[in-house]
Amino acid sequence: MRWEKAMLVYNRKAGKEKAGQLGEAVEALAGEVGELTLAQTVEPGDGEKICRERGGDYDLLLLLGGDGTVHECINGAAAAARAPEIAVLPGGTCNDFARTLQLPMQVGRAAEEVLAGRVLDTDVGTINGRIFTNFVGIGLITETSENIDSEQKERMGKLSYFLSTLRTLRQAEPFGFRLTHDEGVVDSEAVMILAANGRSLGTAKLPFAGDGLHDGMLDVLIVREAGLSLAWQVLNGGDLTDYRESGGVIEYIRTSSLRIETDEPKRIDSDGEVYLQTPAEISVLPAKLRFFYGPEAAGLLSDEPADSGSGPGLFGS
Ligand SMILES: Nc1ncnc2c1ncn2[C@@H]1O[C@H](COP(=O)(O)OP(=O)(O)OP(=O)(O)O)[C@@H](O)[C@H]1O
Repeated sequence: MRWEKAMLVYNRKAGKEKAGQLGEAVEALAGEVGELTLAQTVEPGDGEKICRERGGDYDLLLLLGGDGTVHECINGAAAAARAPEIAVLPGGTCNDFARTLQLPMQVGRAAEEVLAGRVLDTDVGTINGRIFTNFVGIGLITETSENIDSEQKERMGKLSYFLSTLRTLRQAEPFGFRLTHDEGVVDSEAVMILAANGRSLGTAKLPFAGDGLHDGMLDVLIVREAGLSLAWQVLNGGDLTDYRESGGVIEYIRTSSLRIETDEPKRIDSDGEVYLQTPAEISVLPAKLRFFYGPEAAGLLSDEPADSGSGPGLFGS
């Protein structure tokens, strides 16, 4: 028996209706878990409460849901006296953090990866005392998350994220900000600021080097113009090389912490959940929580130091 006690927290409302996910997860894990507790979230906030109050009682915590569920649950689990090992089972719509962990997108297969035991100390971010796994942002990204039409999301899944983005693009107003990072200060206007720990946004791969989860750093994009094709490319993980040279339309900063002040308080998007506002104090908590990874992450387990940004991504060289 690999784990004495495990708890599987699941959000039935996450993602599109996919019958059998819970059964797949239990089936895959039952043989290796002595006592498996199932805890269902009944309303927003439950995942955090369950994980805060009981997470420390388990060796293994399984989170079945999307990025919002993961966001809630890790905020609870990180506060537990002894944080358990955490497995994300992608039952949401975008599942961006599960993508960063390079997990298969089927719940049963992701659960099987837990048995492979690729568990690693992993960076998370902190913003105004809350934890995020994948990203925080202000401006366009917040409007994108808030404009998602839930019916459309239900029907179309990941595509809805981008359709929603296109709708908000036409309304993006620049805001004034001051951003203080490890090596300086930027005083300017932008339509979006994004600080990423993970590597996926709205299912698209972000154009940064490395896996982002073992470098103690955040990758920050300041986007100054909301040209349709430009923002599309940013959010779609496209090739930004041209824009890198384009007179500062997009500025890229790598930093371990940052402070963002804005002219007016701006709402903040944390892992797709919008409930904080600026000013924002943001930093990395290196190797804070232990997460399970997919097969592609095998290289990270070797004796070689983890990739700290020198990989093939656009901004790596
Ligand atoms: N029982 C519940 N009823 C309604 N909402 C819930 C319930 N449990 C959790 N929630 C809320 O559901 C929201 C959406 O969940 P989640 O983000 O996991 O799924 P998703 O939006 O489909 O996936 P993703 O964020 O990966 O696109 C979260 O904000 C969470 O607080």
